[in-house]
Amino acid sequence: MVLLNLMPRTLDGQITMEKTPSYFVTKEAPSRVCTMNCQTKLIVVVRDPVTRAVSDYTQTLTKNPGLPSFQSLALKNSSTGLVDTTWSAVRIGLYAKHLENWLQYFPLSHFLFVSGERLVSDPAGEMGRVQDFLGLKRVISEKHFYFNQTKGFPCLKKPEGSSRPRCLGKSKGRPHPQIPSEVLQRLRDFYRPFNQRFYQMTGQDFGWD
Ligand SMILES: Nc1ncnc2c1ncn2[C@@H]1O[C@H](COP(=O)(O)OS(=O)(=O)O)[C@@H](OP(=O)(O)O)[C@H]1O
Repeated sequence: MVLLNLMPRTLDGQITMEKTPSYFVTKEAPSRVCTMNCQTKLIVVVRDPVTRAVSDYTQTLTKNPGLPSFQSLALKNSSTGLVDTTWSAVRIGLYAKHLENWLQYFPLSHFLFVSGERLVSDPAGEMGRVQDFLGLKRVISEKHFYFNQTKGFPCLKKPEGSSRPRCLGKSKGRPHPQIPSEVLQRLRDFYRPFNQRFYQMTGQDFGWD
């Protein structure tokens, strides 16, 4: 978190942005960010916690191909179906719990929750919300994106300083391994009350259930 103290000075007319996925789930982060600047605006991208857990597992699997199966890590015991909340891939998806911690320091109005699903199905729409939230003119719009059939994701038609289209790298949008449907169902059931609480807290229904 030393990085926060090394943030560049922000001049009039500038916005300084910093992105670290682990802030949202780090207990000490809200108090530290507030100590630095309690007016900070916070953008959180959230996706279905079940898909998120599989995505997280897929990422670890590429670094460590000898990893045990998803189900053996996600469930404490396959016969009882008890979910292992100590596994970070599961714990990170408990969005309501993490948000509760942040709300002790920041009001809800400081947050923008971006839907990870809509970022794929309607990138311009979600980016419109981001620009409005930051008080920026809507510069990024539909015309900046196209859907790349090979990648299976939206890509930028022409990023700044380049004349060629640009998709995100190979590590974004990887195929996920097949997980037994009963394991996914168990996780869906497990997350449902936490998702409902998260919808209530944010006033947004992300449609994961
Ligand atoms: N346009 C576009 N192109 C490619 N991928 C996209 C895009 N928009 C969203 N996504 C989704 O982003 C997921 C990876 O983001 P992460 O949050 O895991 O990235 S990070 O490592 O935490 O920075 C990645 O997850 P996986 O599909 O599991 O790889 C994608 O589903």
